[in-house]
Amino acid sequence: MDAMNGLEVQGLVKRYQNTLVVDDISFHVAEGEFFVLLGPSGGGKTTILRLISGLETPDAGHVFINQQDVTNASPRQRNLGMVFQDYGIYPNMNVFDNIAYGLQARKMARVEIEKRISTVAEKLGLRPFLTKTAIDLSGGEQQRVALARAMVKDADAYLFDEPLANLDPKLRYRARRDIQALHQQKRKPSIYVTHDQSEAFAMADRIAVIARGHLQQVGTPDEILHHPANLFMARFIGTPPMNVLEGRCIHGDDGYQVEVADLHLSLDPRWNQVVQQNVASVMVGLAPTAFIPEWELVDYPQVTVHRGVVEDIEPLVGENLLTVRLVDGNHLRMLYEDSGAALPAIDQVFAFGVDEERICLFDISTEEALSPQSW
Ligand SMILES: Nc1ncnc2c1ncn2[C@@H]1O[C@H](COP(=O)(O)OP(=O)(O)OP(=O)(O)O)[C@@H](O)[C@H]1O
Repeated sequence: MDAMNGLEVQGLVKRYQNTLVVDDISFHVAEGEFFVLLGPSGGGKTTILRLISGLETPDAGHVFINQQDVTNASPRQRNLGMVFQDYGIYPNMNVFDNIAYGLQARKMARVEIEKRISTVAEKLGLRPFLTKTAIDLSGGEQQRVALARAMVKDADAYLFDEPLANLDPKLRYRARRDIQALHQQKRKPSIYVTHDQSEAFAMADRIAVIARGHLQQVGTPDEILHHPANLFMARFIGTPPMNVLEGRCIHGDDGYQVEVADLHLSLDPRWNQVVQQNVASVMVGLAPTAFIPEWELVDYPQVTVHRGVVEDIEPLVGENLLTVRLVDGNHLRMLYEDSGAALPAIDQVFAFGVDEERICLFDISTEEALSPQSW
């Protein structure tokens, strides 16, 4: 297959001993695109970055940078800017020399090195630290040194492996802005590894979710959140993630419905073909934000009213998370903005509506999402 400009991986496979850690991963990151690898710990994200950077060699597959096959090139030959979690800083060197290291290795003229470091030190607030020994810096300062080192290079692509993991929340916010500024300035492909969904959603142009060595889904944050490709995605994305319950498709008076416990949810006619082709049982995904609370039902006279019993109420920042028990013992978690309306009491019967436009259906055996017809 032809490779495209930017950064591309095709069919990457990596085994450690007999364990398959990266299983046939392919994606393309365009020039200027900020691409996030998101997934649970141990899923293979770091290994993918190490294969791209040349720190590991794949058992199969290829890495292309601007259409060049660099699969067997050394890390230095790949001309990448890298910021990793442990920063890779030389503890006994001063900050200036740490930043200059890669440039000196490339035999850049001293005046040019000084000019670049002066600019980047100004931008990242590192000027007062340039002559300090790296080991004497705080974690946040060391992180900025690592970022500065990536910034002074004219790399063909930038790789970030959980660079904010060791920072406190306030520093993390600032470092996130610094990384975005670096990306905006360079307009190269950037790949950013994190297991933090809020970080991924705040930063990404597109997100690739990696779990158990597999690429589960690639898409914009919106696609990932609203159109999960499979049950793994439905159960993984969002805080809290979607409610996933088994349902039964039946044909009612007004077209198809899906029954979940005692809820009868009407399916838009766009689902007809899919439902006709599939067996009666499906898995149903309902986002915690897809419910209309009791206190708003008066505004939606058309909406069917369902009932459950409130089992738990968890106040969050500006929101409340209600856990509602259905007759069959299953639960729905519902997220409501804190509107000032009086919340129900525990054990009270709670009336709610469902935004039926937002129903997701999944094949019970393949666990893949079923797609309604788009017309
Ligand atoms: N050098 C190695 N030798 C053996 N197994 C390894 C090696 N490096 C990684 N692994 C294993 O490969 C799997 C994937 O690890 P990897 O670090 O790529 O995951 P990750 O998604 O980046 O996780 P985290 O977010 O925790 O860093 C893990 O099970 C890990 O234990």
